Amino acid sequence: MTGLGDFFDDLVEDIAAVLLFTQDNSTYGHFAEADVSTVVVASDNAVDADEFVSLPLEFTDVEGRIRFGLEGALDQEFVEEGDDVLCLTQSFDENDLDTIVRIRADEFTRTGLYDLFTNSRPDADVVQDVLEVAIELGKKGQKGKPVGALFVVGDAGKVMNKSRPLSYNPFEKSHVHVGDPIVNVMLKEFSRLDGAFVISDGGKIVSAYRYLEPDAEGIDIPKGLGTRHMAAAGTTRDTNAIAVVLSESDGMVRAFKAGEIVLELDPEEY
Ligand SMILES: Nc1ncnc2c1ncn2[C@@H]1O[C@H](COP(=O)(O)OP(=O)(O)OP(=O)(O)O)[C@@H](O)[C@H]1O
Ligand SMILES: [Mn+2]
Repeated sequence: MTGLGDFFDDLVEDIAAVLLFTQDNSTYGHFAEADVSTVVVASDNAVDADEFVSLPLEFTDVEGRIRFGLEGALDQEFVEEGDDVLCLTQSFDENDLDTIVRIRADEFTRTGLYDLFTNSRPDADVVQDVLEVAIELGKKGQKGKPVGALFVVGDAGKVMNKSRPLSYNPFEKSHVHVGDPIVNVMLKEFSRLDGAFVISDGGKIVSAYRYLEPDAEGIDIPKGLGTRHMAAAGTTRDTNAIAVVLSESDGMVRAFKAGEIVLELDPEEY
């Protein structure tokens, strides 16, 4: 015995739920039998849990992952604002539940990240595909040089109305979708040139080379971000689109919704 029993008893005392960041069946089995509600947070609901939060990205930072899981659990009303929750997740080895965090559900200010995927106009998997393209582009750049890119996703008709072409549209008569294997190559190629990609709710690439013309009035984004980020913020405020921006200058990927930055990640960490 370690004599640490009381300490660990306190850690689990009065928790309202366990957030389990794994799809491992035998681990889930233990928790399903215990007298506490268990929310599975994972990319798939392989264990067929009643309470499940779909994790659309591999969050490399534990805090971001927990935050996402909590926002999802709150949104689906598996937990309530004042609840204490125990999170079991991985820090050092992606296959090992090596980390226990006890946290109050409202301890974080909501980032809107969960909302970006689940309550947005475009399909969640489309948002996910676009983020992946941006991350990949950010990692590799174009022929070793950093590139920037701007993807506007969803509400494409309105976005097209609030923008104009900078050049011929290579996607004019095509039917390509983000997530198609060939698309990564095409998007990389076209991202060398100016303007934004416009993508439909369902993931069809509607246009490249669009110059966005939102109303710049009242847009409040961090200093140091330039016109590409301004255009992303403005367009997502004026339409129901979301936007994903890869910055050429600082290499970060940022997602915008309703005029605000809701996600900021470093492609090098993915
Ligand atoms: N309104 C717009 N619509 C579409 N694309 C735009 C718009 N404004 C800027 N861009 C694109 O962004 C590119 C970079 O512009 P700028 O440097 O001002 O943006 P930024 O926010 O600083 O982005 P980065 O961090 O990548 O430099 C431009 O060359 C252009 O291709
Ligand atoms: Mn710039």
